[in-house]
Amino acid sequence: MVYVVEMDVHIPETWSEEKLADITAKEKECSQKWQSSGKWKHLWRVAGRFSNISVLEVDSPEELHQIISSLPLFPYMNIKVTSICKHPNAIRQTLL
Ligand SMILES: O=C(O)CC1=CCC(=O)O1
Repeated sequence: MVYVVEMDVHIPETWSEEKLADITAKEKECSQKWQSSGKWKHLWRVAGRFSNISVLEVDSPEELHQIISSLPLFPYMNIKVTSICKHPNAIRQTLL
């Protein structure tokens, strides 16, 4: 199952620079672990916003939730998930 996931991050205004630096370092470690596992295929910054668009290939919706909710910034995100599949007119056979 392949999903496009858009994550919009909303950091509380009360956070210090140190707290933000700490949580973003943990976020990097966590997402790079999942990227190394092969399940998180793409991670792209949305230009001009604290948002990303990602592509994940997982075995189930439960596994997708497990990965996304393991991110330290998960409580501070609005997340949109779109399930995708191959288009019959696509000239490339691989999704990723
Ligand atoms: O910076 C972001 O867009 C939030 C984020 C999600 C995964 C990651 O590495 O950073």
